[in-house]
Amino acid sequence: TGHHWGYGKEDGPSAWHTEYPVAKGNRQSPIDIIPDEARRDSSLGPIFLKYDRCTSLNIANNGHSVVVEFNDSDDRSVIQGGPLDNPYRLKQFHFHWAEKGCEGSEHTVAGVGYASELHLVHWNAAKYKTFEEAATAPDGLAVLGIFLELGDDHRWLHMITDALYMVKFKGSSSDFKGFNPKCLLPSNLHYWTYLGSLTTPPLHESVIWIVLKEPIVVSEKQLGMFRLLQFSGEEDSQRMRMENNFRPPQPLKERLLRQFKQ
Ligand SMILES: CCc1cc2c(cc1OS(N)(=O)=O)CC[C@@H]1[C@@H]2CC[C@]2(C)[C@@H](O)CC[C@@H]12
Ligand SMILES: [Zn+2]
Repeated sequence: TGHHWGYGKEDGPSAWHTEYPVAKGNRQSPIDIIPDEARRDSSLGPIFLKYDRCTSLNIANNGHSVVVEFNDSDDRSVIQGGPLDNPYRLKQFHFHWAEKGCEGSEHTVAGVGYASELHLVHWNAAKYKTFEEAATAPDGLAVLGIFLELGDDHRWLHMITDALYMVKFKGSSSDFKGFNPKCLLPSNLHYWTYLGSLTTPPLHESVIWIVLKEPIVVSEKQLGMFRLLQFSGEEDSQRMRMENNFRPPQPLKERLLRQFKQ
């Protein structure tokens, strides 16, 4: 059922436009961020992440990435400030990565990619009734992008990598309680922001992107654990290692890229 898209030669990003024409739209993501072209804007303030009362629910393999979902039945965990007119509720987070030794982030900075990219996904519950509805609205979603660069072990990422064996195959999920993504944030929240889209089909142009300038550091060993995951289901005849699940940068077109702080 539905269209089958992926990250391979035949079904990958360069083919998505056939089923999803918006792939060639005017506010597609990711983009190549050119710091010198990012405009300062006095109306842009700091962002605030109010995650203290967040409630993680489960970790799952959706066949495209590994996703940790949160209870979004009230405003217990929100992002606010910055380019946002009201608080957006934390819904889930997931990652994008490559194969060993390659750059797997979606956004690039002056043409250079990072090893991986974490997306913390929030939705505008003040304006829309459901996440699905918000995902089709121009101001429906706010995704906080955080770059991962290779270095020492990240002291808290093991809480996620230790759970990956439970969601090896597409369609698997497992309880994942008590995880607060605050532990995955870098020391400062200076950011770039622009209007964009989902980076996977259906590529809805519904995302206010907030990309942090400072990466977090994880080890090659930790990142390698993500490659134990499979795109394929347990019953599928051929095994497909989950890697290179990133879309390359798309044209900026007429968009303005803004920044908060140096
Ligand atoms: C922003 C995070 C997000 C949300 C969604 C997708 C992909 C996403 O990752 S990303 N990399 O941040 O763009 C693809 C599937 C989409 C979903 C948003 C909600 C839907 C559009 C559902 O209504 C049906 C398919 C869903
Ligand atoms: Zn993503």
